[in-house]
Amino acid sequence: MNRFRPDFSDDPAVELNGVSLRYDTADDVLSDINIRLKPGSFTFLTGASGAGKSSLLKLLYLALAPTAGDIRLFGQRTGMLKRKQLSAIRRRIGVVFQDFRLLEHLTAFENVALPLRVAGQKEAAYRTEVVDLLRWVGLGERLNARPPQLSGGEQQRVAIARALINKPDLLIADEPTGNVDPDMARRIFRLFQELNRRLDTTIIIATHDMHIIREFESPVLRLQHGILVEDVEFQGA
Ligand SMILES: Nc1ncnc2c1ncn2[C@@H]1O[C@H](COP(=O)(O)OP(=O)(O)OP(=O)(O)O)[C@@H](O)[C@H]1O
Repeated sequence: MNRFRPDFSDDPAVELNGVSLRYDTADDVLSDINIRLKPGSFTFLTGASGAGKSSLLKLLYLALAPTAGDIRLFGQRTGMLKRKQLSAIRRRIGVVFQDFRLLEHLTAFENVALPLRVAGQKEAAYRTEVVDLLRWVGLGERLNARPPQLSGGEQQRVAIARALINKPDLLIADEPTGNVDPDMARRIFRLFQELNRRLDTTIIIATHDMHIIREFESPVLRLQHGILVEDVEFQGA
């Protein structure tokens, strides 16, 4: 018997339907959020401090589960998945944080290689890939430096390389340029843009930086007290 096989190629990479989130407090921190991000899209997420940006991103990288509504990643409804399937989805997601979260006793090379080492790969198999990625972020000369010897912008670029080593389909960045100067911020956003254009990686970045948002002309989601509001001023193509 021929089984019907639906074509999922047009599934959004990220889809949130009626998603709400409440911590152990009385009120919703996120309320009835509806989002669809196409594969290969580049989206900014903005809003005042406390509006719920980090909480929304945590839902997307599966660090939290919604109190109501459903989240689909790559066409799969995450609330229905078993632990193994969730791990497989997590491997398709790269995350970059404002505070880098590098291991201080490891070199730049070792930090980037860590996800592969943990997955049981041998250095001979991944060495070239890790070096190429560190070169791409402009750190080809700093492979053996440890985080305390690197500037904030250099540490963030190591963190970006680490988030990309598994070739994620979705890259989530939470205020990735909050701890670097404006020139470095622009450089980092250009790396994200190049990644999006060259590899079609779906990217969502939370940022307060309106200069960057204006300059990059990508669609903007804006949160206000946990509610998504239209952002006519910054809506790009
Ligand atoms: N673990 C938690 N337990 C209870 N409340 C929380 C928790 N994490 C965040 N909150 C609350 O949820 C709301 C949204 O916080 P969130 O960190 O998502 O906002 P944000 O927009 O990312 O803010 P910022 O720009 O300052 O990082 C805030 O009122 C915050 O105090």
